[in-house]
Amino acid sequence: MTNPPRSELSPEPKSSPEALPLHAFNGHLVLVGAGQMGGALLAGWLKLGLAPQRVTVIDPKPPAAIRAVIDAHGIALDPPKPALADVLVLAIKPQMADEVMPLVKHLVGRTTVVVSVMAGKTIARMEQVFGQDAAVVRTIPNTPAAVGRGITGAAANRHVNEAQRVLVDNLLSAVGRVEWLEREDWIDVVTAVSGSGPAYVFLLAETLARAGAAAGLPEDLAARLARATVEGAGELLYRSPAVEPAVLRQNVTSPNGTTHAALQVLMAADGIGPVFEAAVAAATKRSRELAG
Ligand SMILES: NC(=O)C1=CN([C@@H]2O[C@H](COP(=O)(O)OP(=O)(O)OC[C@H]3O[C@@H](n4cnc5c(N)ncnc54)[C@H](OP(=O)(O)O)[C@@H]3O)[C@@H](O)[C@H]2O)C=CC1
Ligand SMILES: O=C(O)[C@@H]1CCC=N1
Repeated sequence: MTNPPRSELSPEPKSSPEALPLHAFNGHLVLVGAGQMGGALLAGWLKLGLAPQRVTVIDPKPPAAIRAVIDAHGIALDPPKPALADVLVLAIKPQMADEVMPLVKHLVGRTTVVVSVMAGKTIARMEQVFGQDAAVVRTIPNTPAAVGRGITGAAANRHVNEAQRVLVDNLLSAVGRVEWLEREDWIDVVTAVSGSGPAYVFLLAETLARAGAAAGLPEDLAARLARATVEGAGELLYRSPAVEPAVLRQNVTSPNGTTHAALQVLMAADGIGPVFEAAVAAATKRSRELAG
């Protein structure tokens, strides 16, 4: 079979058709926790034009790469008396949430929207800390947000007004796509699929490289082949929005050829399907545990 006809390939699709530049944001965004996820969001927002003077970062020790971004843009880091936030983004580890949320409660006023990216932590828990009438959006983004190619699942409580919802949608869609969820409890599964998902893809690149080396290639060559394959397959998928992944897979699979031989192993009853089901179930369970 052949690849999708060229006319079906989208040459340079935008990461999100709804993505708006963030130059117009004239409020105050406070980012609490500038680690891997918070840093990825910050990098994406700055790229889309968020004015650095609109941002305050609270993090006692951001990783060096993110600290460099903060310093290069002159972003306020741990100021002694930050102003009230219009948007308070919680990107600390869920295990630290109960300790850290009360420390930033004073930055939340009547018009603030609290946006959590923390796995597990429920809207109810955040309402306990920030007030029963606080506007809260619980989200799970993923780290491809750093290059504008993230996907975020988001659920809002009933106190989030339309303007806040649009603002949060703009922030999230600036760094990728956004799926607003009808039910908050879906977020645990969203976490398992797309929040953690990039790790599964990177593991695929690692595992494929190791398998190539085990089959006789020099390690560095196998690593280059595996990496380029994951990059290229992702890009092909991205540029083929009208083509199902299964069709792209079939396009690689010549009748009774090499791919067919490999897929018989991967798609066997004890192949990758049940392994992924178990992995997603384990991550979902862990997300629910982190609620407590
Ligand atoms: N990584 C990912 O792909 C995703 C992560 N998430 C969620 O994002 C959140 C952060 O995860 P991740 O970025 O991976 O974790 P990181 O540990 O990389 O980031 C958390 C950051 O918070 C800092 N921190 C520690 N104490 C405080 C404090 N008192 N005030 C402010 N900041 C503090 C940490 O510093 P230090 O390291 O010194 O403790 C660190 O820089 C988690 O809740 C996670 O569930 C959601 C989706 C995807
Ligand atoms: O591993 C974690 O718990 C976080 C949430 C999703 C991705 N990273």
